[in-house]
Amino acid sequence: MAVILRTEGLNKVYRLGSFGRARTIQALNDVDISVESDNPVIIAVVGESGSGKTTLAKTLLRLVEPTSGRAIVYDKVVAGRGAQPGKREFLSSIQPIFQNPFEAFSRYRTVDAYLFETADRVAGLRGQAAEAAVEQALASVGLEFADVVGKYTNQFSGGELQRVSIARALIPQPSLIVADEPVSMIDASRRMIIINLFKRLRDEAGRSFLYITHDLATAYYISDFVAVMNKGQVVEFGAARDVMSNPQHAYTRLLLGSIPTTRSRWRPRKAAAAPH
Ligand SMILES: Nc1ncnc2c1ncn2[C@@H]1O[C@H](COP(=O)(O)OP(=O)(O)OP(=O)(O)O)[C@@H](O)[C@H]1O
Repeated sequence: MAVILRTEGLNKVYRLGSFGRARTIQALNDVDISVESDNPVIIAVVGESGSGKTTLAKTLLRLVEPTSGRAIVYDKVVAGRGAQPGKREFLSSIQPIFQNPFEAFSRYRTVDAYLFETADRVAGLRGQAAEAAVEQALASVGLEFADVVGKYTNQFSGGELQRVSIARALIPQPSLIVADEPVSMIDASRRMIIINLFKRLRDEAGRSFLYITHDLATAYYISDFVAVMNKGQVVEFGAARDVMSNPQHAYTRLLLGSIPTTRSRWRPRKAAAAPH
């Protein structure tokens, strides 16, 4: 079985202000999660604003250096002490998808330029091999090469552009895709297209996802595992079904209790208890 994701005592302390007025924020506080599986998985990280979700994502993506601890993805230490892979190997195994696809691409460059750049710099593909990889990645998100090539960001809807950014992430054939709030900027009617795409990419292309979200309903719908974060700590972690149907922690019950009543399917069996 592969260690798909493991964090060991992961801490991140941000230091703010200067001498005399310095203060610290513990964005990650001894985060320990572990997922071992033979099959690709979707791991959701849920929690309120400021709970540390993005810091966890950035640490895995090497955009933030952990203060202590380490992270392992597909049996390789990717962050913290002993991090192994070089930049290219790292980027071909872990790829990001960000919240706002319009910020992921410059409006002055055609988006296909980014796709070919990733094919070249990360996957080492040029010429026909690059074109084939780009075409295949676009096809796997339901887009035609001819409909994308030569276009600028303002010629796409948010949902389409997010699919282009997913295609870009797929080109190096990564094992793990870290998706930070990937649907929160997308029209509500289009969100399920992206969510269902993640499921299909897990099942048919063998990609694992770390899906960061405020939205417990979609987290429950697509994920195999759920980590609930509060104030930098993982307060609950386990199989999605167990966490959602039998939450152990008061904070998880509070989060579940805040789902609108029309989503009664996702409510815990017992009435949500307020934390003490
Ligand atoms: N670069 C930074 N410098 C200082 N503090 C930071 C920095 N980035 C994040 N923080 C702080 O770390 C804490 C965790 O932030 P983080 O962005 O990881 O939370 P989050 O759960 O992703 O929130 P949101 O859902 O609003 O994106 C917050 O208190 C935040 O203000």
